[in-house]
Amino acid sequence: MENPVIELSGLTKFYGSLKAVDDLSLEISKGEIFGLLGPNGAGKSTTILMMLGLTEPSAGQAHICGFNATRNPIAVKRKVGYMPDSVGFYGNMSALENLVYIGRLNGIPEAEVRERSQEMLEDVGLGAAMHKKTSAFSRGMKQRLGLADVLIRQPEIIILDEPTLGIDPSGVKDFLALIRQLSRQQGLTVLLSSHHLHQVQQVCDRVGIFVGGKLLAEGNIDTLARNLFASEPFVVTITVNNPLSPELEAALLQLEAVKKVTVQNSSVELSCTEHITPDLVRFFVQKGLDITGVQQRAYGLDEIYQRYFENNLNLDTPDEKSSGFFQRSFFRKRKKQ
Ligand SMILES: Nc1ncnc2c1ncn2[C@@H]1O[C@H](COP(=O)(O)OP(=O)(O)OP(=O)(O)O)[C@@H](O)[C@H]1O
Repeated sequence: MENPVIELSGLTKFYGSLKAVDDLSLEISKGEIFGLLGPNGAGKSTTILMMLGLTEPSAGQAHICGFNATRNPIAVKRKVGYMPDSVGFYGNMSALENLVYIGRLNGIPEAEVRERSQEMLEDVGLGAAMHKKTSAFSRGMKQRLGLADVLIRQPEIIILDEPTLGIDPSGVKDFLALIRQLSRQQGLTVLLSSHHLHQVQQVCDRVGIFVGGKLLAEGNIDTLARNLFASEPFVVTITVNNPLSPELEAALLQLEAVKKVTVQNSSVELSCTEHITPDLVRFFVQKGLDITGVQQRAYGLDEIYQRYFENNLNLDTPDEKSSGFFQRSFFRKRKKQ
């Protein structure tokens, strides 16, 4: 990989007999937005703590900008800005006062600290609210201020642990767009931990699917989809007015590229080894069927997840900490289907 700024090799962490992180190797390059994606208890936070040098790995190493996180945590701290899932500020102080205070604590010269804080608040979209007390801030505004707090230290890497927790959908969209914009403008490397797959899909260049301490897969969405759905990468759904007879279904399966046919009411889903949508449409028309819709599917994270979980989910994994998209009951239900 070109210019990796995060290098994890064989990273492992035991809590007693529980292997929270299991032999994790991963490289993230400069300027990349990487999504560490997994259910509660997957080991995301433990991985982040090891990367920050806040907990020692049982085995393996984390190098951040070339520094070993365990042996040189101070150097790592200078390079990395970490935003936890919940950020606290002095409620009786304004956003600007809070940020100036943080800037001073981080050694920003007095002559610069106020101007830099103001600029940073503009950057994160809090320009109009900089004189407002933070006790009156919404959760989304606090997250933006949290981002300003991280950025004012001028890190090379930012690590965001569940950054959109508790923000409403439009706030989430704006916040993720802001992260992307800042990363692109400033060449910032971003590691974003989340269990909200749709959000991660929106903003990340690459994702790692992390379950039970193990990295099950990593890559961009297209690569993951191609690897997982290699045998039947093209799915076409054709909607017809007339019911499909068993004979026609059998005839479709005779076509060389068609591997699977699923009929549900008026829609016919065809999983194919090649892109043969025009041939399929011709076939339907020739058989006298009235087509009312044709849809080609691109695989998203939903399908990718589902596949990995169908194959890999260890239902005996301890820890049922909190609810969320990934709640295990959801997957149990899906597995039974
Ligand atoms: N200090 C600790 N002592 C013992 N076990 C721990 C400790 N911290 C985490 N664990 C366990 O390690 C596993 C991984 O936890 P971790 O918090 O890293 O997961 P996570 O993916 O960040 O989950 P979440 O999304 O819920 O924050 C879990 O089974 C958890 O219970």
